[in-house]
Amino acid sequence: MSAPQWRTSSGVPIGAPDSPAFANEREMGEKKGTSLSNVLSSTNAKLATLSFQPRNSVPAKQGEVTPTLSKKLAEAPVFVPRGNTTPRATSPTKAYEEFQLASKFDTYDTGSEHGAHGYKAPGFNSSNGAEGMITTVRHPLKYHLYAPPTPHVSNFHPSHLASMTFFMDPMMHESLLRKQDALCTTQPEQIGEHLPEILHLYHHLVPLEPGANPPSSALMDPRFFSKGIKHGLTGASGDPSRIFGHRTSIYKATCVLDGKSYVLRRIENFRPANETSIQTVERWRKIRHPSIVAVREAFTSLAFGDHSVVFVYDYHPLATTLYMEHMTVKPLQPDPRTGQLQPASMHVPERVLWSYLCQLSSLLRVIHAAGLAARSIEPSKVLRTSQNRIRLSGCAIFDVLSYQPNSPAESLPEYQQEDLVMLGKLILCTACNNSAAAHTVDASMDLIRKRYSTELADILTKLIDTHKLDTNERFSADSLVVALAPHLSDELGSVLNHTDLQEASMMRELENGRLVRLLCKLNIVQDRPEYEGNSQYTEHGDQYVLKLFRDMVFHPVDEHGRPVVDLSHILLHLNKLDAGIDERIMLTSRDELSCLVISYAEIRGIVESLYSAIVRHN
Ligand SMILES: Nc1ncnc2c1ncn2[C@@H]1O[C@H](COP(=O)(O)OP(=O)(O)OP(=O)(O)O)[C@@H](O)[C@H]1O
Repeated sequence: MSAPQWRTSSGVPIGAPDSPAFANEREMGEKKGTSLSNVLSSTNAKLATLSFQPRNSVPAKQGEVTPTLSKKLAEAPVFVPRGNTTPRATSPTKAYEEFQLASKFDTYDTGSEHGAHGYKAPGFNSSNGAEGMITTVRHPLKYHLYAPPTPHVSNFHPSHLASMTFFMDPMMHESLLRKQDALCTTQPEQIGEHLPEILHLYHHLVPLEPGANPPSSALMDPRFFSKGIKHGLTGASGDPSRIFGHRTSIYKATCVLDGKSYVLRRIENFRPANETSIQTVERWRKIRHPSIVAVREAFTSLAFGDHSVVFVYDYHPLATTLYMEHMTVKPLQPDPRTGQLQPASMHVPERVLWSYLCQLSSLLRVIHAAGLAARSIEPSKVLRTSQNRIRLSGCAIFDVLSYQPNSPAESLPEYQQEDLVMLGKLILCTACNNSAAAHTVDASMDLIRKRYSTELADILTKLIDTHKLDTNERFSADSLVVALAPHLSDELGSVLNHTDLQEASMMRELENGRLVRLLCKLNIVQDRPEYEGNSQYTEHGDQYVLKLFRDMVFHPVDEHGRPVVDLSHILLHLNKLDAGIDERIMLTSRDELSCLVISYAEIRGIVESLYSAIVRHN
């Protein structure tokens, strides 16, 4: 038998007969008006309504309550396709599996009591064979229809899972948006601050710390942007840096070569004694580690009207510092449950301290192995770029500032040992929430012993009091990493968990991308200006089908005609359309006088054919 031509009323083929969308029909035998497309091809008359037999001869059961069915719709005739009374051949096991799958995922299943629209059609009776056939056919969900969370990230609390089902975690979403905003922020009109328009390869300089004007709020972590606080900086604006001893300024800028944002740290009024000192930065450029703010380059400049040295680092939007996070009093925070403002807790959990120690000690291991010393392990120079994620900034500056062409080889081990002492002091200050805690080590250690484990206190004592120990007893970066092995293993576990979560988030966003493409197509083919006022297109044929589908998906109303906004309803139908499954749905006109039964596969065929027709003519 020759295959029938599948065309819509507008004459556009809606899908090759051998396309997957029609595979199911072929399995079922002859196509005797079983699909809307078949009906449409036979006549140009008003859509499917002419090709379907009304079945309102079967009265609704007395007293049957249909919660979302309006009176008008209850009176509307129900149409079922002719000849579609043979159940799909399927093995009992398969049917059971399908049922399991469908009942697990498909909350809007057409076989559910209320059908595709959430109401039960008159005459519907799941036990009355052919009559209930349209609404009782259950379709297996195809693997690409949904992307449920992968099992290893499914063990979260139900309240977490609910919000994670469709989209990226809202907190992560907000944080990423803020970071994007910070990346795009450029300099507003500033009074009294004259920055060069272009500095070496960088343009659009934006100060990251208050100068003549406060930095833009988009560049600050919102927790620290509050009236009356000095944004968590260690010194007053204009004072020499406490760490580097020179006045410094810090800017975000865009590179002309790659368009990316970088941080420029300018050492004001400083002229390197030796031109070759700048070249020491080359050795830092080679250090690649997740816990360092990568050093890109350094150059001298007269663009600010003085002799300045500028160091270029990677920009981490909305980075805070350990000083800001743990050593300054933060503004009142809203309680996530009650929304009431309350003081933020300053206590740093021990797990976080071990994490900081692990991150920085593994960085020191790499830096020391490269024959360098960090020398900038200070609360204001350790950036916190996301939850408990820290990176050391300000590297390479001391190598230029205190460059000595013939520096004795023994000064490097000293500096490296000093790095470990500074690391111990950093953790001590963080645990005590006080940047001056390192000046009163004994009192601070007493506090640590009260609040934290003996193991942590012992390691900190060994790091800070290193000069009291014999050389062979002292920690080196390598031996410190060995001593931290159990905590590094914990750290590895949480990093792997975090990676799994990120991957799950990415998968959800992948799903969103798929639906965005489908929505684009739907919007391209619907309500085209060329069809405006032409009822042949808008009230009949393909466009009419899409119009009804759109109403069903986006404009559902309750029994009182009030709009119902249900995102999962929209996502469910769009996913089914995208997958082009054979499941049928009933579409109803707004006046509720006509309805038609059509499969997602057929609607998808219509969208595809209309879309390719437009693209062809383009
Ligand atoms: N690489 C970076 N990416 C993003 N923001 C950064 C980066 N480096 C520094 N910052 C931001 O710039 C702010 C100012 O840094 P800076 O090192 O000048 O701090 P400070 O407290 O003023 O230190 P100092 O006493 O040395 O001047 C920091 O609070 C931090 O939020």
